[in-house]
Amino acid sequence: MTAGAASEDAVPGDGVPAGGLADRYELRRFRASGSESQDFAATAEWIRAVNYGFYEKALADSHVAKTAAAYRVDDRELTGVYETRPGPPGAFPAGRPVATFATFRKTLNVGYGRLVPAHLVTAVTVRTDHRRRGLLRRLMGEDLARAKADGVPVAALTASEASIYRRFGYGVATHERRVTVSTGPRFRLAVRPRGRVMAAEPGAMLELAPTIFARAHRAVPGSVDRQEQYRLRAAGQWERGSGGEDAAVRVAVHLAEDGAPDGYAAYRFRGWSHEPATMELLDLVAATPDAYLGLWGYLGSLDLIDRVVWDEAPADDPLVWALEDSRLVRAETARDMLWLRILDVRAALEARRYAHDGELILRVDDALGLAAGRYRLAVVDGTATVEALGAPDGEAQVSLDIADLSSVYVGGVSPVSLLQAGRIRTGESAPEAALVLAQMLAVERPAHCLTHF
Ligand SMILES: CC(=O)SCCNC(=O)CCNC(=O)[C@H](O)C(C)(C)COP(=O)(O)OP(=O)(O)OC[C@H]1O[C@@H](n2cnc3c(N)ncnc32)[C@H](O)[C@@H]1OP(=O)(O)O
Repeated sequence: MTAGAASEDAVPGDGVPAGGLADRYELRRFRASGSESQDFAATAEWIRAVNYGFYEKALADSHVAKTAAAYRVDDRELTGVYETRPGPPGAFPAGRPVATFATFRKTLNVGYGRLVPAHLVTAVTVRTDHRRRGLLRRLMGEDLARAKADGVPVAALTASEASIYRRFGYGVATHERRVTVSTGPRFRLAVRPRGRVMAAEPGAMLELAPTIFARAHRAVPGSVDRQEQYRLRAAGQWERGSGGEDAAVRVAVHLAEDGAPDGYAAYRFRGWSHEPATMELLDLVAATPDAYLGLWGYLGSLDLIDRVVWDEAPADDPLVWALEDSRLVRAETARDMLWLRILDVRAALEARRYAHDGELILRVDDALGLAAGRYRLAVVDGTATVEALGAPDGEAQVSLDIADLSSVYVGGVSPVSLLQAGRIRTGESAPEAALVLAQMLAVERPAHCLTHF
């Protein structure tokens, strides 16, 4: 669809104040276009609105064009909310949306190498002078209903604030943490990873990064496939602030014993004026434990460097266990990273493989009504059959909100923790049901998502 085409649905006006959303705003959906397209102006204005919504410096035209080109590769659907009446002098142009919302489709690893389609939500902004009028609620409600109608089992996002998305049924499924790793002579691994590390030309990452990521994506539960910007960043072609070249980027590639690349690290030096001497890890993707530890062994032994910092380290990090001195890793408290929102309980649960057989009746509440109900989850030989039992009243062994079912879905959050937090309730006849669910949902390695979107 293009801007201004048949998708110009007025936002429905039920439940809004008199003279509210329907009169004041118009909603348009369109596919991102590159600068070569005659529809580019709508995409460019939309990108500028996102930039404004996140309080960033206004973008140069070249940055807008590059962002649009990357969005085009991702095939993003952009939704904009526009004022229906022209503003007074000094207002932004009528073509600049007051609210933005983008989606694209990728896959999510739900454990044991299984990939399911996921509806990714991103770039959600409402302009400062249009906030708290219900625009996000309207955009999210419509979007989730459309994704469900399309048959996508799960939606996902990464959040700017942890207080916004639970009300829409999203739950935290993976965590990450910022680590500072002291390097130099004290940095010694207790194990010897197989394979070797090669310093590589950053430009090679345009091809290598997606290939290596595809392998890692299949290996790690909770992983979400990546958007175009990642390979450009690893190749030094997308500096975060400017969107331009990043001449500071360096790259190391891990080669397995057979010579196949199975991991990479992209990093940059903070400069000699910065003490202690710091290497900033931009990205570390590893398809195997040997690649992960091999790359850390390389980073930990860089001469003249005192420490490596990484914002996106796994919450359960093998490096800590592999070091002779685990205190070399100083970590901040884990932050929420991937948020999931199951849209279709049966499709989502049947897509998974299970670590233990068993049978449970689940009662799922859902304020948006998309996935509410009672369900029988029966697992035989690791394969689930899910039967919908109707409305969410009546007996259940586990009762939980759709946000909590989404949290435990890829095995990165334990139902036992949510039971202790009072989020999950178990039936009187089955007090151990949260533990049974935890055993069923266990995955082959700690869940982690390395893709911010
Ligand atoms: C996936 C992503 O892109 S994450 C990025 C989110 N965007 C940002 O952080 C940019 C800055 N913030 C904004 O642009 C806006 O404030 C938004 C998008 C967060 C909210 O948009 P609004 O149109 O103001 O939200 P809306 O009025 O529809 O509120 C919906 C509900 O969320 C609540 N809410 C909205 N913003 C927040 C917040 N920052 N913290 C907690 N609750 C919030 C509202 O109180 C309301 O609650 P209720 O309906 O349950 O009573």
